[in-house]
Amino acid sequence: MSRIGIFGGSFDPVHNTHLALATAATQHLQLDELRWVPTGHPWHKTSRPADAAHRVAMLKLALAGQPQWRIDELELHRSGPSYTIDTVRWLQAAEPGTHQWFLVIGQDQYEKFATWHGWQELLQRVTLAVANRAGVPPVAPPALQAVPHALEVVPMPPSELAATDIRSRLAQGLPIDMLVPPQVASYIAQNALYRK
Ligand SMILES: Nc1ncnc2c1ncn2[C@@H]1O[C@H](COP(=O)(O)OP(=O)(O)OP(=O)(O)O)[C@@H](O)[C@H]1O
Ligand SMILES: O=C(O)c1ccc[n+]([C@@H]2O[C@H](COP(=O)([O-])O)[C@@H](O)[C@H]2O)c1
Repeated sequence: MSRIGIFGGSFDPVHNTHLALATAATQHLQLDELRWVPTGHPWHKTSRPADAAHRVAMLKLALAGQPQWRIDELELHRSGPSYTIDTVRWLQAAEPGTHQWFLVIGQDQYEKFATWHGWQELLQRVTLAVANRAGVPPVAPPALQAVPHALEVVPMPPSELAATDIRSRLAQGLPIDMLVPPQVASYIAQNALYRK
């Protein structure tokens, strides 16, 4: 039986806190694999992310040398809104058996979980692995308190970093070197991403 984590996000761009969260989840949950799933069409966000090709290229640079981590582009090849329930159904159907599946999310997404498409079915299919965000510990929102679900708390140092801040710094011409891996910073500079 494998322990498989699914870590979805816009990764626009991938940043150091994503990597810290993925590292903490991989170690704490003793994952055999962590699948990074870049979002295709984030229906829940108001702005469109950068081209998928750029987001994937940056993920490849950031994840190099981590044998347990891989990028799964399935949401990028699917039309329509990117619902995690569709992703989980597809992954589990492709690998039936006794794997244990973990969905890795931050506290901000746990708080909003009852707005997710098919969230009740998701709770039956995965263990939620929730990390604190900006030091806010995982607390079940009211809708989830009434529904028994498997939960793991992923311990990690608090971080207020968000990709939004990185995009905003770049638009203002400010440095981002301490916020993303050096290879990602170089890629952003070479491709003039997120400039005004
Ligand atoms: N600082 C953080 N602390 C804990 N979890 C985080 C943090 N930043 C992102 N995450 C988690 O990583 C996952 C992917 O997030 P996402 O790619 O949207 O990053 P983001 O930095 O929040 O981006 P944006 O600012 O564009 O919304 C989500 O589950 C989110 O909760
Ligand atoms: O399936 C949904 O309805 C749903 C609603 C909100 C967020 N998600 C997923 O949660 C992951 C993290 O979202 P975000 O906004 O923090 O990038 C990403 O994979 C999203 O597709 C999924």
